[in-house]
Amino acid sequence: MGCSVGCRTRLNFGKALSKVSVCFTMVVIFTYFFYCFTGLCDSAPRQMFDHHTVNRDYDVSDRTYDNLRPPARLYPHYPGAPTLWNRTDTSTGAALHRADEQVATLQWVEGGLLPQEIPESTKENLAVNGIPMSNTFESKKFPQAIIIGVKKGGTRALLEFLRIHPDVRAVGAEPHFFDRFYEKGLEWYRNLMPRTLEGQITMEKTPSYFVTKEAPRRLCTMNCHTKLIVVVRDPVTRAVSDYTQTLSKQPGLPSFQSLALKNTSTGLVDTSWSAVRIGLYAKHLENWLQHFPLSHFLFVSGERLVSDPAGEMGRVQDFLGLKRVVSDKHFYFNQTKGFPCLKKPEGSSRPRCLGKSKGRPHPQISPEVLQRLRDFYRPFNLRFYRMTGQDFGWD
Ligand SMILES: Nc1ncnc2c1ncn2[C@@H]1O[C@H](COP(=O)(O)OS(=O)(=O)O)[C@@H](OP(=O)(O)O)[C@H]1O
Repeated sequence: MGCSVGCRTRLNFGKALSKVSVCFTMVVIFTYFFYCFTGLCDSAPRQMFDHHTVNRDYDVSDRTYDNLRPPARLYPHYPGAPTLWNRTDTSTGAALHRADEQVATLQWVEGGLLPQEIPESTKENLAVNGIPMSNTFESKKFPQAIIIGVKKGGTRALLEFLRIHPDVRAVGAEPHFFDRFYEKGLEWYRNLMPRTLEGQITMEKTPSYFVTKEAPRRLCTMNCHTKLIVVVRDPVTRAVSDYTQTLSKQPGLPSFQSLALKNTSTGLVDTSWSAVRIGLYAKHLENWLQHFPLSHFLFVSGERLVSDPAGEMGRVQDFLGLKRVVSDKHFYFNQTKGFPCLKKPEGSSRPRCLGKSKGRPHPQISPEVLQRLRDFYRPFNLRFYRMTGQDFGWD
């Protein structure tokens, strides 16, 4: 009653103020949710070792990497195969699985699409129930298992075979973090990783880690419990394979013989040549064993990965604590390629053999030079067999 003009003005002003503050609060809340739903919250700084954070970048194959081979997501359909999807959120898992397949279709061919070239429409399809993937239960974690070597051992084949497994997610390109880009920091490294659901294993492969002096100490600094996989191959064929790769990039390269031997008459092997040095597996392993116990390693035979991929994959899955999902039903021997390839999963027309740079024909090397190298490697091989408790049968 008797409220004066001044009093009414104050009342109106008070009401307007409360409306403004309600509006302001709404705007703040709306902005927050908008940011989160578009994944922008992820750019907020977070703890280095937080294994449960999310990031909006999809699978990374940065152009700065040496190996620009894009990741191939090869998920065949396993009728009724129990996977982690069942253990978490089935609908989310299935949708992510489908999204991965779409990206796979785009990324499979060597030198094909890079992540930044994925069409927007496909990126949108990565959303689950209308919510972008970054808002699901996925997060980027440090790898729990790494294929650390060896160069030309068959590391790409192993990684691609492992990626069939629904509980494995791997970065496609080689990150080279523990040898070349260590100064970029652990957070940079973690950001390269694909998102994983709880229980999925994050993996990467960089074969040069095995021969990098500082790699074991650095890797242990990240996580001393990391599982380490080394694909080893007869060091003589490995050296020829290494040479073949360099030759393909530098056609004027001197002959294998002139690089492998210091002097043709003495037949002394040139250990300063990296193609030779990488094959001294026992020496490199010694360095790793100063930081990791032998039980953390799995040595995969590069030869058996070709002759019996399913058998070797069984060992790998056991070592990683995975259900044996990848089996002989996933492989066939491609006569033209001369290597095992992956069977075409339903609904995909993509070939499943590795690219042209894998399984290249080797140049002819004189049998005397090969024998000289065989003799040279023998004691190192024997020492390696003793250290690992495995005879790889290279002699
Ligand atoms: N399934 C299948 N398909 C094609 N190639 C296969 C396969 N399994 C193993 N390999 C062998 O892998 C060798 C290349 O090894 P990497 O992948 O470790 O090479 S790299 O270090 O990443 O460059 C490659 O060496 P080269 O034969 O000398 O090209 C192959 O022998």
